[in-house]
Parts: sequence; C-alpha cells; structure tokens
Amino acid sequence: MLFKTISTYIRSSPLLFAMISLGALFELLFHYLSALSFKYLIDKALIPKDATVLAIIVGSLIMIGLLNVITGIMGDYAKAKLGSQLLFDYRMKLFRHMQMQSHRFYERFRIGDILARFTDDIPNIQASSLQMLSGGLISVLSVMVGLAILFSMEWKLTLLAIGGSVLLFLPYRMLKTRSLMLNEAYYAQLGNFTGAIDENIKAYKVIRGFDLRKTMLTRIEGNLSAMLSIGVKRSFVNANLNRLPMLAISVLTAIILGYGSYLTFNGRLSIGSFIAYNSIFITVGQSMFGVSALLPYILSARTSFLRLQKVLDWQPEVAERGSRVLAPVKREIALRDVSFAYVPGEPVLRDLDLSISATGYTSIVGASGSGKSTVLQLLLRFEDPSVGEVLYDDEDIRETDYASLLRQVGIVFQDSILFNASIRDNIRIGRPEAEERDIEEAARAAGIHDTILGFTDGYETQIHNHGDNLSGGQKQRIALARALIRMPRILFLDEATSALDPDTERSVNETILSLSRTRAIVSVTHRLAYAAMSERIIVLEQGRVAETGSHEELMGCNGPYRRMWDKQQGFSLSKGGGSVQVDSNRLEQFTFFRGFEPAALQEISRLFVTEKFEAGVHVVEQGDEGDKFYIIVRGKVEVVRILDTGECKKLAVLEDGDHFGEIALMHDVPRTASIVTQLPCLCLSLSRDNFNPLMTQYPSIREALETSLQTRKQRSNAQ
Ligand SMILES: Nc1ncnc2c1ncn2[C@@H]1O[C@H](COP(=O)(O)OP(=O)(O)OP(=O)(O)O)[C@@H](O)[C@H]1O
Repeated sequence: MLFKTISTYIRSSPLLFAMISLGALFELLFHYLSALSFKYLIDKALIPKDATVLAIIVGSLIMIGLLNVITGIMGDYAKAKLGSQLLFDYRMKLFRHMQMQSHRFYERFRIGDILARFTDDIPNIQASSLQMLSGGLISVLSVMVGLAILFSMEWKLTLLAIGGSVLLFLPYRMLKTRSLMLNEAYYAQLGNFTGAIDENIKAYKVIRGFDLRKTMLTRIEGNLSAMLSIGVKRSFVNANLNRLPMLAISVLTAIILGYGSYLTFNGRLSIGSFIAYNSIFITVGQSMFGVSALLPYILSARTSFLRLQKVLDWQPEVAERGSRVLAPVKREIALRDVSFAYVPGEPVLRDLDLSISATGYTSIVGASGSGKSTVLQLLLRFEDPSVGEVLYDDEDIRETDYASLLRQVGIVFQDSILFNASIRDNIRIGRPEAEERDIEEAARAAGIHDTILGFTDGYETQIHNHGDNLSGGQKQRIALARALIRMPRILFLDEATSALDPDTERSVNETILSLSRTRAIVSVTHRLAYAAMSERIIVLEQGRVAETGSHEELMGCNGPYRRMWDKQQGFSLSKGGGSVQVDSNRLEQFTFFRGFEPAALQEISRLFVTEKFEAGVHVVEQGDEGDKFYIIVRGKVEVVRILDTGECKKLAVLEDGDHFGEIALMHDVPRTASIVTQLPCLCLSLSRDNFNPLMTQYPSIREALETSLQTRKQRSNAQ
C-alpha cells in the first residue's frame, strides 16, 4: 500500500520525478567516475607520466562534478515540491474525511489520536517517502551500477561480495516485528499525550479552580514516562537496524581487501585496478548500507500509513449522496416513523412521528434524556435515522443535496464555540460573502450591535480562547448573529440560553421571540417559562411524542407538560439572580413535606439558603455523611454511583425543580451517590441543623418525614 501510494505520486508528477532521477544519476556518475579514475590516473597518467591524459581525466571530473551540483540542486527542488505536495494532499484528504463524520467517528478516535495523524504520521510518511525516493533511488542504482563495473573488473571477487551482502538484511528479518510493534505503541502513546495536552488547555479553568494541577501533572508525567520507556526501546531497535548491517560491511570489506591483495601479489590485478576496485567497492558497500538504512524508515512509514488508513477507511454514517436541490421549505418539516439508536439495540427515539411548521415558533421540551437534542440532530442531518424519514416539505433529506439543506437553516448551540478571530469574522463566518452592512444587521437583530460598538476595538475586537473574553450572553448573541447572517428560513436553537444567568436568559429570549416574527424558530429547551412563549410545544417522553399544543392547551391537559411546569414554578429570584426563595406551596409538591401545616411550610421555606455551583462541581460526594437537602432551581446535575467493581454508573440527570439528598434531613448516613453539576447550578439547600428545631416544634413532621424517607430509601437501594 505504501509503495503503491509512492508510485501513484511518481506517476502524477513525472517531471519532478525525472528531476530527482537526473540528480541521482549524476551523483552516481560522479562517484563511480571518481573511483574508476584511479585506474587510469595511476596506470595511464602517473606511472607513464602522461600530462595530457592527466589533464583530460581532471577536466572530465570537474565537468561531471559541476553537472552533479546543478542536477543535485534541481533534484532538491523537486524533492521539496513533491514532499510539500504530499503533506498538503494527505492533510487535506484527512481533514475532508473528518468533516464528513458524525458522533461515532469522534467516539472511536480521540482528539489526540487524530492530531497525531496530522502532526506526526503524515510528516513521517512524507519524510520516509522522500528518503526512499532520493536516498533509496541513489543507493539501489549505485549498487546495480557498481556491481556491474566490479563484475566486469573481477567477477569472482564480485560474486563473493554479492553472496556476502545477504548478511546486510539479516537484522531486518530479525527485528522487523519488534520495530513495527514499538512504532505502533509509540504513536498510540503520542496520541494519548496530545489528547491530554488538548484537554489541559481546554479545561484550564476547571483545573485551576479545583486545584487539579498536581493531578494533571501526574497524568502528563505518566504519559511522558510511558513514551520515554517505549521511545528508548524503539530508538534502540531502529538504531540496531542501522548498526548491524555495518558489521556485515566491515567483514565484507576485509574479505575483499584480502582476496584483492592476493590477486595483486600474483600479478593477476594491476595496482591501479586494485585501488579502483577497492574504492568502487567502498562506494557499493556504502550504497548497500544506504539500502539497508532505509528499512527503519520503511517500517516507521508503514506504521504511520496503516494508522492513517484506519481513519480514512472509517465510512461516514451520514452519506452525502443526494443531489436534488432542496426547494425553500414553506410548509413543514417532519419526522415519519423514525427510530434511532446511538448504540445498536438501545433506541433513543422509537416510531416517532412529529411535524413542525415551517413558520412561527415551536419548542421541543421534555425531561433530560427524552431525545430532544437527538431530534434536532436528525432534523439537521447530523445523523440519519435507523428507520423512517426526515422530511422537509415531503422531501426526504437523504435524497437532497446537503448543502442546499444547510443553506436554509441556522443553528445556535448551548455552548457556542466562537473562533479565535475578530468579532466581525466570527459573524461573517456564517456567510463569508456577507458585506459590512449585513454583519451589522445580523448583530443588531441579535441585540449585540451596540455592545460591540462599545468595545474599544468594536467589530475588530479579537476573541480569545473561543470566547473567554466575553460574557456568556455576549457569546450567545454573537453566535445568534452568526446564525442570522445566513438568513435562515428556520433557526434551530439547542438549549441556546439555558446556561445563561436569569436576567441575560430573559433578555436573549426576548430577542429570540422578536426574531420569530420573520422566520421559523425551533427551540429545544427544558426551561418551560420560555417554551411557553412559543406557538406550539412538542413534549417528548422517552423518545416519543407525549403531547403537543400551545402552552394553554397543554396546561389544561394535566399531562407531563403540566407536571414539568408545576415543578419549575414556585421560586422567586432576586434581580440579578443572586438569591432565590421557594414558596411554601411549592414545598407541598415534595411527597415528604406533603400534608404539613401551612405555618410549618412557611417556616421551612425561610430556612433554605441559596447556593451557586459552577459546572463540573461535586455538590455531594458518595460516601460522605449527608447533612443537607437540595432543590435545583436552575441547572443540571448528574447522579453517579461508583459500584463495588469500580465502575461509574450514571443513575439519573436532574434539572430545574428536581431535588436530592432529603434523607440527610433526618439521618446521618453516608451519601449513596455523587451529584456532579453539568451546567452552572442555582440551588436551594436546607441543612439538618436548621431543620431539626422545627421537628421539636411540629412533632407530626418527624413521623411523616420518616415514613416518606423509608419508602424513598428502599427505592434508591433497589437502583
Ligand atoms: N453520542 C451519544 N452516544 C450514546 N448515547 C447518546 C449520545 N448522545 C445522546 N445519547 C443518549 O440518548 C438519549 C437522548 O439524548 P438527548 O441528548 O437527545 O436527550 P435530551 O432530551 O436532549 O437531553 P438533555 O436535555 O439532557 O440534553 C440519552 O439517554 C443520552 O444518554
């Protein structure tokens, strides 16, 4: 495969190859003529003292030397061009391939692994190919030409040399498998290392905030130590692949010298011929060594080539095969009988039928894990359904030209990544041909124009670290402008505002509402206060549509929407979201507070304390003694349990209105699971110390709470 690739390259650039070959040919000519010249220099010029022959020999050598330099320079240029072209082509091929991929590809290949292909494997293939092309070509030609000359001078001696050269390739046979194995292990470790560095850069805030510097240092040290140990073995084996053939050359040289001297003593070889033979043999020996020295390069390039091929062979799940241009969507987009699974056998969407109007404002809501984001991914064709169709005005989007679909849509994600460029370029990236006034118009529509003008560098303000120098709201508004500049017929929002603080979230949602007058909006959200603004709400439950309708209609249904709505109500946030209070009526929704006297509930509500957590924080640690009960007012947490096997099991995801840790109100027992925030969280907490006096005051509370907690404890243990 590797050789096939190189020969394809040669065939595609015959001129460059001819230049390299010419350079090699003249280099050979120069070496052999210099060596052969001794025979004529000594026998025909020096011993007979013939100045004319001497001048001819020296003049010819100078001419050939000059041509050698000129063709050598041409060859160098050709190698530089061919090598750079190979780098360019392979990197483009890999990048293009990556762009066709979806989640399975990124699950299979880690970031570091892919980066290593770009930065190490491809350059390695390039360097080795060039080495084979230039060094290899010269060496092989040199061995062939040299042996032919030697054979014509003294065939017995030459047969001896050819027989002995087999020794040169013995180390290759012995060390090949080990070298390949070590190369593979080395590149795998390199991928781990690059991945760890990438993570370290992206997560630098979390690392500092949680003082994980020592942990990360230990991790990197572990990576580097593994690389060090493999690197030593790899370099040593590859050095041996070079060193051992030298031994064979030395033995051969000694034999040739001995036998050649014997022939000269007997008068069967002139002194000039012996010196010439010997110096040609040295050149041939060096070339043979040159051929064997290529072997480590070939082995290393083979490893890199196979690694690269492994990525390139990965077939994209979403094939862009449709060619029909999608007409502007006017009526509806729909999923028909759609089933979809990320993991075979574990469907996330089941026989889903869903239709969204191509005008107005639609929200898709549901509990965490109900499949909201997956629906969006199918609508945008980030994934294709396992069964069923995704239709835009009755056109199956698998049959249409993907670019014509993307031209009609805009998307804003929860965590919008901005590029490290100016604000202007970040907005323009949505439509590269956009003019200045389009950029400003999009920024105005996204409600960020005035803020940008307020920055010292205005639209030229550079964005660092994907947006670290902007607030969350500013980032999302720029992401909104980037989507709007495409003038999408449908704007998709995937939890676009849920990570913002309450005031910013409200203001960005007002902007979104105003945008819905001029284009269709499809918003995936779990925050129902904003879903209520939309004309139509689709409620998902476990991958199926549970109900649809307007906010008012769904509230009247007393179904899952109503339950979610009630769960998210009853909290009053202060301006700026700094503190929050829970209504006593809302407390009644918790089974363990149900039936308490109103006065007791009033008092309990006053005992809650506001707590804020950044994303990635362990609010509760498994095994710790619990002393607080929490309500999530805004945010999202993951409930995880470390099993006896050491495996980490995700038990649930909790979000707005959910609660955890109520057992701690009564008992001093270790937490049965850890709670880790996935998004910034605003919580209310009630500590046992604060709660205890109430139980003395209202004795019925203890009894009711105990019964309720027993039931819950049994359920939790069963999980
Ligand atoms: N790449 C993936 N690989 C495997 N499973 C996945 C993947 N992405 C999502 N899932 C699973 O699919 C289910 C639906 O996920 P999805 O993100 O669509 O839900 P959601 O309703 O948007 O949830 P959330 O509000 O928490 O984002 C979940 O059980 C989730 O764990």
